[in-house]
Amino acid sequence: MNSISESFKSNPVNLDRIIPLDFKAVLKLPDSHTWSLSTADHPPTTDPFGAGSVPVIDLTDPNAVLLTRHACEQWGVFQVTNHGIPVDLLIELEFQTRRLFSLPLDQKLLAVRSPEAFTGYGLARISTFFPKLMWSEGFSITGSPMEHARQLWPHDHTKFCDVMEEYQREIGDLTERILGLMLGSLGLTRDDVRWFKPKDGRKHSQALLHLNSYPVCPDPSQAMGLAPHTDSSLLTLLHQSSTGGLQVLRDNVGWVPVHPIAGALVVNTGDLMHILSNGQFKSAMHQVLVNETHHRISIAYFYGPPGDVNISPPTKLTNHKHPPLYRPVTWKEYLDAKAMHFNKALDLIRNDVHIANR
Ligand SMILES: C=C1C[C@]23C[C@@]1(O)CC[C@H]2[C@@]12CCC[C@@](C)(C(=O)O1)[C@H]2[C@@H]3C(=O)O
Ligand SMILES: O=C(O)CCC(=O)C(=O)O
Ligand SMILES: [Fe+2]
Repeated sequence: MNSISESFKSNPVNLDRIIPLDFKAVLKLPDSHTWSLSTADHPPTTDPFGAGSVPVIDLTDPNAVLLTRHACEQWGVFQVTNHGIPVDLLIELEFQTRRLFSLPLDQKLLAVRSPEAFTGYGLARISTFFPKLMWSEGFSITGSPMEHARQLWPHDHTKFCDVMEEYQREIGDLTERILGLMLGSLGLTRDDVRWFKPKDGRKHSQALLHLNSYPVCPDPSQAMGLAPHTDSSLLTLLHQSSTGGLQVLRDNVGWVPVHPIAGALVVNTGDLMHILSNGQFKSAMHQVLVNETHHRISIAYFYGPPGDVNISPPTKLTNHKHPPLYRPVTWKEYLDAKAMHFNKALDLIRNDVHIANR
C-alpha cells in the first residue's frame, strides 16, 4: 500500500486548487494571489536579534551525531555538507527541473495531476487551506516519471527520467543515512525501530520527490511562494537553488532565512519524527518568499515509513513522567489528518486533547 497515493484518493483536491496561473503572462500581481504580509515576513538578511543561523553539519565531522541531536532539538532544520551526492548530479537535477518549468503552461498542463492522484504537475497540496493562491507550481514524482514526462516531451524525455531516477536512488540512500544519525542521536538502535531497514532496496519506506518552482514575481512584498507549514514526513531533504527565499520560524524570534550554501542540502525534521521522538525533535514551521528577479527552484524529497507501520515513540523514550504525547499513527492516517485539518493535525492526535474530548 502506498500511503501518499491512498491519502490523495481519500482526499481529492478541486481542479481550481491544482491548476496554476500562467505566471509569465501577468504583469501585475492579481488579487487572487495578493496576500497581506507584514514586515515580519520579510526579515533582514543579517542577524540583528541574535537569532543565530540554521546549523550546518559536516557529515564527516566525528561529532555529527551530537550536532544532529542539537539541531533537531533546537531548530528542526539544518544543512548538511560533505553528504556524498555528486555535484554534477545536483547540477543536472536543477537543469532538468528548470527545463520542465520553462515550458509554456499549456504544455505543462498535459502532465497535470488529476484530482485523486499525487504525481504530475500542479499547485502544492496545501493550497486548499488558504483563501489566496501561492506564487508557485510543482511537479511530483515517485519512482519513474516516464508516464508524465512522455506527455511533456514525446521524443525527448529519457534524460529527464534518468536524472530523476538516479537522484531518487542517491537521495534515498542519503536520507536513510541521516535518519540513522537522527535515531542514533536519540539513543535508539535497530531493535528499537525494527521497521527501519536501510539499504534494503528501499522496499519498505515510502517517498515522494517534489520539484518546486517559484517564478519571478511582479510584487514579492505581497506574494507568498509557499505558505507556512510543517512537513508531514519523517524527514525531508531539500536541494535549493542559489536563490534564497526559504525561512524557518523560531520561537520568540520570528522568521529566520535558510541561506543557500552551494552544494549543501537542507534537512527538515518532519511531523512524524516529532511524534516518534516524543516531542524531543521540533518539526519546523517554514515558508518560502519569492523575488522580482530570479526564478527560484527547489527539489524536496519527503521520506516516510512503510505503510503498515504505526509511528509512536519507542518505550526507551517514554516513562511515567514522559508518557507518549501522541497516539500511534500510520503515515496514511497522518496524511489524512493533515489533508483535513492541516496545521491542527498534530494537536488532534495529541493524547491529552484526545482524553479531554472524551
Ligand atoms: C507526502 C506528502 C508531503 C506533502 C503532502 C504529501 O502527501 C504529498 C505532497 C507533499 C507536499 C509537496 C509540496 C509542499 C507540501 C507542504 C504540499 O503542499 O504538498 C508537501 C506536503 C507536506 O509536507 O505535508
Ligand atoms: O522551496 C523550498 O525551499 C521549500 C519547499 C518546501 O518547504 C516543501 O516542498 O515542502
Ligand atoms: Fe516544506
